Amino acid sequence: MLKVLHHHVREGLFEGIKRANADEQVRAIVIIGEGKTFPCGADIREFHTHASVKEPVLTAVGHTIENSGKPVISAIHGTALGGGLEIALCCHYRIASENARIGFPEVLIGLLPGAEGTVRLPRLSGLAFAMDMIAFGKQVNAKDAFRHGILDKLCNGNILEEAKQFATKVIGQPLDSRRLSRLDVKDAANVDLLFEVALAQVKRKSRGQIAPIYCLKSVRNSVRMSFDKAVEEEQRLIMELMTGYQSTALQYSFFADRSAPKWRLPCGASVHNTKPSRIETAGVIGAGTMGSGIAVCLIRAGVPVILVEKNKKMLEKAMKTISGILDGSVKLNRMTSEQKEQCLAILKGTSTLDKLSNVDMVIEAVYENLELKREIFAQLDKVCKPSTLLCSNTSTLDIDKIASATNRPDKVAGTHFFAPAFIMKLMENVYGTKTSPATVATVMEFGRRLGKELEATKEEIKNIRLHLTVTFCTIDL
Ligand SMILES: CC(C)(COP(=O)(O)OP(=O)(O)OC[C@H]1O[C@@H](n2cnc3c(N)ncnc32)[C@H](O)[C@@H]1OP(=O)(O)O)[C@@H](O)C(=O)NCCC(=O)NCCSC(=O)C[C@@H](O)CCCCCCCCCCCCC(=O)O
Repeated sequence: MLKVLHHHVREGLFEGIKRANADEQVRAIVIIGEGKTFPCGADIREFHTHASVKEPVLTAVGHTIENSGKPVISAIHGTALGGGLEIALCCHYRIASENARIGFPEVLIGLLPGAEGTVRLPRLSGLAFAMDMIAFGKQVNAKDAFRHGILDKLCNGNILEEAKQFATKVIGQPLDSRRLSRLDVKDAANVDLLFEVALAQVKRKSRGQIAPIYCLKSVRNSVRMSFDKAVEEEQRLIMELMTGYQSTALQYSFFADRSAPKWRLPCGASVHNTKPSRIETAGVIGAGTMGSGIAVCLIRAGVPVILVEKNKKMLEKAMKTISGILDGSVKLNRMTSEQKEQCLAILKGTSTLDKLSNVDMVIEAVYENLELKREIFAQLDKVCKPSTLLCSNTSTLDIDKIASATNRPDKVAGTHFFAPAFIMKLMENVYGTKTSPATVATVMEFGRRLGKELEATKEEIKNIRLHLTVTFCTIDL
């Protein structure tokens, strides 16, 4: 685990600063991360637990640092992110290895830098840079950070040694001008203009997301309000975000993205010892909202699709809908007209299952009726080549019961997309008792190709289904 600011790390820092201040022998204090990095933020796993609010909270640690009567220098190597950077901003000086990076990624998990980061950074870097870093979650390298006044020195040798040398030079220097809470915000005169420009950008790039807007508001408050009032408002905003559904989803997604590539089944099969097959062509059964959306996901990823719908009128309508969805992507500059045509060229519609004889995978997306699905799977089993994977988009039905209608239960799995499938990145891969590891590996790999970020877990997933074992996940908000 990377260094995160768990409760015991906060406590250690808090006590350490107090001890150093009480010790007459100590004339300056250096904060440095042990091992590979400076802290990369608050512990996201700790949110919503008692530990996250247990004293000393991050702001209390920050105040102790800033109010220290002895100079405190943060010596940054690796990454100083989120709460880690907020701690650094409370220090009187910041030095960093040339290859270090700093940033406020909170917005990417639906939050804002809620330990006074939105109020301190603009006082150091200026508003424009702070808005850019905070509202877009941008990380910057040490050289850029130095150029924007966030760092006081770049180091290319041993960071601790350089920090100690730096400390000897600043001992005895007045500290008030180094306490960011006492300074004014730079380029404050342009606040309204900068806010409007950044807001327009945020609305375009992070459509529908609340956190980037709150980030901007909070940075704007750093100009419009006193330090203390802006901090109070920042607290209110982060709490609102913290208890909202967007941050819950994004934090779930953060961990899901990281655990998916490490999937492992109870039998010992895992991403490391199971080879996926390549899906070159696919069939989708059912041209309703789900089937059409799934077809869009596949053709956009360059996978030729045969869309099967026995109702010819519905099929015709679906083909038009799909073309319309792609037109929407062209309008939003997410694809060119040429790419749209390429997508449509690999989509074929048909009303009979026998056209699926040669595809590598079928995704069934008819309505939730076990008998109907079993009937379709029994037919597919006869029609499709032996290696074809037969997948169901079911959200509630038992994969084993569907698989038992075939003679290839090892090649049956659930691939549950969420509506609208071409927008939502959440995709669950449900395996039954007989699904083979190779099938799981192939479906996982396929999900990745579709741009679905993945999670692999053998835990039950609350709110989804108790027998879920492998989940591809992320929600595109
Ligand atoms: C740091 C990275 C760039 C490293 O990337 P790399 O690719 O090297 O490694 P991985 O990404 O694979 O990560 C390795 C490992 O570490 C885990 N991990 C990483 N970061 C965190 C983290 N911050 N917390 C927990 N775990 C983390 C990761 O999951 C991997 O674990 P695994 O088991 O899979 O090995 C990269 O990791 C990265 O970008 N990390 C994200 C950094 C980030 O987002 N930082 C910001 C965190 S949020 C923050 O700092 C908030 C602060 O601004 C303010 C806090 C105010 C306090 C608020 C109080 C809360 C009150 C809540 C009450 C709510 C009310 C209620 O009860 O409801």
